[in-house]
Amino acid sequence: MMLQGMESLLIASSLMIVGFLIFHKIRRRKLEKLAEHFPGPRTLPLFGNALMFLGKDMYGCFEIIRDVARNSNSGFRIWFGQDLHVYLTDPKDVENVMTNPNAIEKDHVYDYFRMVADGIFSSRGKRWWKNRKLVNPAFGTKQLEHYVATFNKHSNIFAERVRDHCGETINVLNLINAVTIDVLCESVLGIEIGAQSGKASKFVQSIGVCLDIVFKRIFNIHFHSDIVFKLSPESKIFNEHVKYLHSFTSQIISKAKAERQKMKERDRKNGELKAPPTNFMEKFLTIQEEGGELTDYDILHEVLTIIISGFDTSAMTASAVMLMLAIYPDIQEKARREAEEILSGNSASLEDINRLVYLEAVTKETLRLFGPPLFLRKIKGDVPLENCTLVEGCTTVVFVYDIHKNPKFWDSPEEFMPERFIGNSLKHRYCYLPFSSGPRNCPGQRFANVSMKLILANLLRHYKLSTHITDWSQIKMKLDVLQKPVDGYPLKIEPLR
Ligand code: HEM
Repeated sequence: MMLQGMESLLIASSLMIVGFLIFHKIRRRKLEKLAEHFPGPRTLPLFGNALMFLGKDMYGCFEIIRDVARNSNSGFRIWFGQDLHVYLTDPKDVENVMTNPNAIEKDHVYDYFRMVADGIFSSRGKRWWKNRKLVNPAFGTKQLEHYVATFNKHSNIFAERVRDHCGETINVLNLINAVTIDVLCESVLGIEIGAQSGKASKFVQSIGVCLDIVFKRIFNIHFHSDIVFKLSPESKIFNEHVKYLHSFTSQIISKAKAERQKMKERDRKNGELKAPPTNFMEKFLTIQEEGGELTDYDILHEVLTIIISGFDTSAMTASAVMLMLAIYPDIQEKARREAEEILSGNSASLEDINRLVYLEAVTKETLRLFGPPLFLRKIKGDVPLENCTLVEGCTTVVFVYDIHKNPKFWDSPEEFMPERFIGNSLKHRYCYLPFSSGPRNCPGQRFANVSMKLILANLLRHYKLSTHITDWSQIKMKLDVLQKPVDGYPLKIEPLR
């Protein structure tokens, strides 16, 4: 009787294993057939092309991908072990992907980010749809008006703080990081973290440590295994900092909730109108109070997601704009004249900032050259392209780097020409993608544009920027959330008068 039971168990497990192998083989065959449509480097059994990246840093990895791209006309493929990555470089294909519901999910590497902040940047399925819809209004014009006071305050502090560094050559990212995190912490959580006044903040430090480790996991294939990561010293450090970020943010939310409760009781007595939400957290608490489906867990993770998604991206972009202005003094002078004409005193309105159209064009052109190098989507079902169909299980990589420099879509793509963004329309809707596109695009685009423009315009009104770099093509870029200069953003800042 017992032997019979064992036998059935053995047969059942063998059938399951055979079933799994057949399923795996069919899936693999489909991926192989798809891969045949794309050129790519020679593969090795099991490893695919992964060994090419072994021991390479972020500059080396980027160089390899760029080399493969150089040898292909429209798209290419790279096998990371058993994972097929299809790189797209044709805006028509990108449009097909970005508008297809089977390509809405992020790749599994975003899960490492999810451990820090399980918000819309990395979440999936129904939870992403629900939260994205609820979170979107916090980025709208009405809310943006409330954040402008915060942008003014911190950009003025920045313009003062720069004075201490006049005459020295500095990596301006260090200064920009502080103003960016001050702006984000106040606009998102309503707190003054004081990074610009030199206050050491464990919250800011923890964000930095967590992001470094997340990136290490993404770009080191052996760290993709949870077991290998858990055994590494980084895992303990990561967990400690994640725990701190969650408990710090959760305390702020609890305090705000208690204060709102008190305020509501007082308002009820006095019959006063409720104050409108002035930061993202208050906006989410209002949505929750009005019956929107945002749990306390959602609010904690969405606010952290917004701070983290906005931090490096905005700081690197503002630093890159400053570097480009330093390299091209004529463009700097034109942007300065515009800033002097439009801004006066210490308090700009949203309308004033919107009128800085030349500075906006400079920022757009900088993002064409320094923007995100690529972004990844996991394919969940058939996605037809121009010449073939992406199938479930592959990862598609929108290779923005290549699209932003393709002479088919950009006149003199290697030249820095902000004017191309004034009064001209794009040659294809999907040939310019610094903020991605489609339903999963960047909701913080306007927040970033407005806050960065004010910081830059205030700086230009008081200082002159210079650098030893004479052409942007001398800058060596490495892979990061955006393309990041290997040697930082070296600048000399001097007072105008
Ligand atoms: C110049 C600055 C910025 C750039 C270039 C940028 C770029 C991007 C890109 C390319 C994506 C899509 C990423 C992907 O699909 O893998 C994205 C998503 C996102 N960004 Fe930004 N971003 C910037 C600033 C900001 C700011 C300031 C915030 C918040 C205040 C923000 C919040 C987000 C969020 C929450 C997502 C996830 C959206 C989703 O998946 O539904 N970003 N950003």
